[in-house]
Amino acid sequence: MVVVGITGGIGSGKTTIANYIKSFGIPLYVADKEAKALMNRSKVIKRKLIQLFGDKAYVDGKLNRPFLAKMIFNDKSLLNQMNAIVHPKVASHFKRWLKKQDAPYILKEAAIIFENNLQSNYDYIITVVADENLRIERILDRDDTTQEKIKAIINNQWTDSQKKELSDFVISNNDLDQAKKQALQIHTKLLKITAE
Ligand SMILES: CC(C)(COP(=O)(O)OP(=O)(O)OC[C@H]1O[C@@H](n2cnc3c(N)ncnc32)[C@H](O)[C@@H]1O)[C@@H](O)C(=O)NCCC(=O)NCCS
Ligand SMILES: Nc1ncnc2c1ncn2[C@@H]1O[C@H](COP(=O)(O)OP(=O)(O)OP(=O)(O)O)[C@@H](O)[C@H]1O
Repeated sequence: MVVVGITGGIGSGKTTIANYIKSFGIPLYVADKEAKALMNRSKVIKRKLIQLFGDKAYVDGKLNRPFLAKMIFNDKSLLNQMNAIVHPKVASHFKRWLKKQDAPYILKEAAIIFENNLQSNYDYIITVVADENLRIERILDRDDTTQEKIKAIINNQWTDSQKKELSDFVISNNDLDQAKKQALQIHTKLLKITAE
């Protein structure tokens, strides 16, 4: 099965574009969503996260997202330790999901691919880019957050130009209609490649 990764910085629009490609019948695995679900469901992950962050990691048995965000996005070592607990479980969950799919290719949305040197897990990588000021505006509109918090996250992610260099396809999403056109072209190309 051909695995296509779709990535991009916070607010670039990767979820929006991934859902657009999904609407053509392409199965979509959203790593961030599955990671959060596993962090709420898996007893092993819960125990390890409480070991790492203390009891505040969960409130009434649910992941304490604001607390964790504050901890990890200001401390790279904690971010890496959390990823080391969560990501192997997501990887095995993804493997099981992949076995059940039947399509020309599947799309996996992941916030971090290059940052953790995971490019070799993908056959092709699409990076969604957008101007930083637009990304910040979108997140301020979408979430109850601050410019400062968004910048802390951006500082933990690679820049668009670093990601572009290692990507097979780049979608520029300053304008949604233009981005959708590019996404459709890439989808058509991928169907061609996978049919060969
Ligand atoms: C730390 C958490 C609880 C904060 O939740 P919150 O709702 O405040 O933020 P949100 O999930 O919207 O993430 C904000 C931004 O950070 C990025 N991000 C999320 N997790 C990570 C991570 N582990 N490393 C780097 N960037 C990340 C997201 O893509 C997004 O761009 C949450 O991000 C989380 O559970 N992360 C772990 C899951 C994970 O590893 N996701 C990335 C897998 S690809
Ligand atoms: N071209 C666009 N023009 C205006 N708004 C957009 C555009 N693309 C996406 N958005 C909006 O911006 C917000 C962020 O988009 P989206 O959630 O797809 O980004 P993301 O890269 O997945 O973000 P995150 O990294 O936080 O998960 C959403 O509210 C979305 O509807």
